[in-house]
Amino acid sequence: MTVAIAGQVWLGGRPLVAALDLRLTPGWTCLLGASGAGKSTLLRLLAGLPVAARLEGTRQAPDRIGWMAQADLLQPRLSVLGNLRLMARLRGEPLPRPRAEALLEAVGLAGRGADRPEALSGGERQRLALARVLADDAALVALDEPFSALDVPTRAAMQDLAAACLAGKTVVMVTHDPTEALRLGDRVLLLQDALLHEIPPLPGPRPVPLSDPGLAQAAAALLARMRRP
Ligand SMILES: Nc1ncnc2c1ncn2[C@@H]1O[C@H](COP(=O)(O)OP(=O)(O)OP(=O)(O)O)[C@@H](O)[C@H]1O
Repeated sequence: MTVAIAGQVWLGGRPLVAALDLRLTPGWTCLLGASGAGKSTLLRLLAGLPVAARLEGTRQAPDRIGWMAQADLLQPRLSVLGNLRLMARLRGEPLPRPRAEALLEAVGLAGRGADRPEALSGGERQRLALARVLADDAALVALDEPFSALDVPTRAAMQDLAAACLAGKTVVMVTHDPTEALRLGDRVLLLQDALLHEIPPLPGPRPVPLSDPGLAQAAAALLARMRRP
């Protein structure tokens, strides 16, 4: 499976991303940048979703792409199980109940299948959104700040869970959080001045433990680079 995007991204007459030549491989690629830099636009272009900008170039990606964002898009009138099985049902390939229940168990929601989304906490809703991505079983998964609305301990737990559940897939995630990018990213990219800059990743397995002595230092250095005038 090839996932690649190359060329220039234009917003009106302004280049949002110039000299783009991105090829994704299995593992996590984390995309950082200032607000308005164009991260979500680039992710949506990769995922084949509508954007205000225009790609002058080429894109190669699979048809089926897992998508998870800050807004979990759960249907309030469906149960947890109903939400999990919705996409498969719409595709006409129903998700067998035992598989759906195994997915709920994998994300720590065993026994919650009959609940309504309103009965879930913010972290639990994102667990369900993650289970929905897993149900799609797409080789490419695009994540747009999926954990940014969560409190810090819940966010760290979701990072660990997502890393475990999405192992082996090609994952591309937009985030504002340098620590998150460095914990999860096999590759870390900073979109700045309309160019993608490669940030050296931390050594060792993913997710990098929060206790890793190099993590805070690398995150501080990355934040300073992101904030430079
Ligand atoms: N629907 C739209 N119509 C016009 N311009 C848009 C639209 N959506 C985004 N833009 C513009 O495109 C540029 C990039 O936006 P994008 O959302 O990709 O940035 P971002 O880096 O993801 O920002 P943030 O971190 O704040 O979400 C911005 O200048 C934004 O104003």
